[in-house]
Amino acid sequence: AAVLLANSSPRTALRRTLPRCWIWRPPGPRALLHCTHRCLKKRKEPVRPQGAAAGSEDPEEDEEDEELGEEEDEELLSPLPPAVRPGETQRIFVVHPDIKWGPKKQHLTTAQLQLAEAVALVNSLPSWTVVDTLILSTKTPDSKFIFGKGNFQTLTEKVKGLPQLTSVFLNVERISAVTSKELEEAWGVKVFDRYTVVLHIFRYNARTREAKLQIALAELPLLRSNLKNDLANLDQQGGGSRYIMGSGETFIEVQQRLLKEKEQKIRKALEKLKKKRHLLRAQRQKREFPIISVMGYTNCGKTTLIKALTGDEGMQPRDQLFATLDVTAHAGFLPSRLPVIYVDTIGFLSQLPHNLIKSFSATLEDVVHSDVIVHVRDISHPETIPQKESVLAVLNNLEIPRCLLDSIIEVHNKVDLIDGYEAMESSALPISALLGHGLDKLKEVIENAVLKQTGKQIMTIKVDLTGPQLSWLHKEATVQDVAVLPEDNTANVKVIISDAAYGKYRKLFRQW
Ligand SMILES: Nc1nc2c(ncn2[C@@H]2O[C@H](COP(=O)(O)OP(=O)(O)OP(=O)(O)O)[C@@H](O)[C@H]2O)c(=O)[nH]1
Ligand SMILES: [Mg+2]
Repeated sequence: AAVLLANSSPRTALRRTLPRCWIWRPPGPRALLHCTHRCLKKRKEPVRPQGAAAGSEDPEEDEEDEELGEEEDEELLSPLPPAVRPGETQRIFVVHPDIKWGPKKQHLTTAQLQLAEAVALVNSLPSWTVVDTLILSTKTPDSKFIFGKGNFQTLTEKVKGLPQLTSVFLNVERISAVTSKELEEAWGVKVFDRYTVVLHIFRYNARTREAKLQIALAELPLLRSNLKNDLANLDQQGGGSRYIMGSGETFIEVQQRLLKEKEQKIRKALEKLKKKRHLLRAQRQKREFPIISVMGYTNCGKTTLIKALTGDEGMQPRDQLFATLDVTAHAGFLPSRLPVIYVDTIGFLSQLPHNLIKSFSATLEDVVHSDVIVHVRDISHPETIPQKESVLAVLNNLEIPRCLLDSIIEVHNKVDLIDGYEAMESSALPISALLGHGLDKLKEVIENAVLKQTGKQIMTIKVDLTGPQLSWLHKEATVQDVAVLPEDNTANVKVIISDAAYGKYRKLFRQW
């Protein structure tokens, strides 16, 4: 049992006891203890080797208002939970429960296609391989073991018969911590659901601080349910509800409080980043660069398309689910030389757990403020129709203004993969982002939409070259062409100008 220290503040007492907790703790989320240790350590204090004396500083001094620096990031983003360690090889058996009826039955797709997506998710991670797959029907997806008795027996035999298996991926949105523990005990291997697999991919692909913080936030429910599981374990051993002397809190209460504190810190850090993003957006809007958000199901070709439209060589499209996790902006020009910003966004996935969507909707917030949305579809994908449905469902939940939703430009990408492609929907634009087909037409359509949405127009204005008009137009509008008429020192200037700027121009230079 933990050695408890009297006469010290609760946090100090806990910190001193923690190294011993490593020894007696039952198997479970050890990482949570890691979290405890880190959260309790004083911010500027070096990480203490296990078992070393903790010193006498009072960690209560931790100020809430301190700036979140690199060290704090390290604390918030500490590798939790170690469902699998980064780079650890996983040999996975992918099992798709085919739900026969009820609200969870999928109508727009088939079990084979859903299994194929689950396999693609696993293959997105370099050190994960699929050793076998199985579709198994169930009438009771909400029951303890997900399957009926007979099918569960069949599955268990199959799992036991697969050599060197490290884990089973049950292709359901979420398995409760209790069920997952029982399944792990029955099969002797790790059990993943969509939530954990997608989280792992996110972790693997996250590059920026914001993406990493969002993932840390999305992991908290997982930690909470593990904690519940732990509580059950500890109570069995009579330990969970025992008070840690001097603290007035039980071990579990301390863990819950620490998770809450962690959540608050992450939210605060994200809020700061959000403010920064708002500032950037305000700057972009001040300069009147129209913003075009490129959205769509994961792997449909969003990054490839923006790369083709902007010539931004730094962009890296990959044949992987969730290759892009951050919202990034890229400058490009429309046919009339109007400069615009293309925003690359995180891809969507059907049955993506709500927590994940919620934490990522912050990054999708920018979409609400864009001038035009381009919805890219992988038209060669067998599930292209259900994919469209799930993208539209998420978009509808993002509180996007109606006029923006109504003006979505739908693009059918990867037409090069379809022999004799024939347009399925007349309003959609067929393209191949990879081969550059159909992009001129797309740019034209985007331009028209941008002009309409931003209240701009293309017009030719006759200006006096001896006056300040031309330089004013250069500053306040986009000048496309200047045809000088030397005989009377004037020029015909072709401009893209907003209604407001044109009104100002007329007022200033009395042009009617
Ligand atoms: N054949 C073909 N392949 C394409 C086309 N567009 C994209 N791809 C391929 O599709 C894969 C995914 O492309 P990305 O641009 O990374 O897709 P994404 O939508 O950004 O994906 P996420 O960021 O993961 O959501 C890459 O292997 C691309 O080369 C296309 O027009 N034709
Ligand atoms: Mg991408």
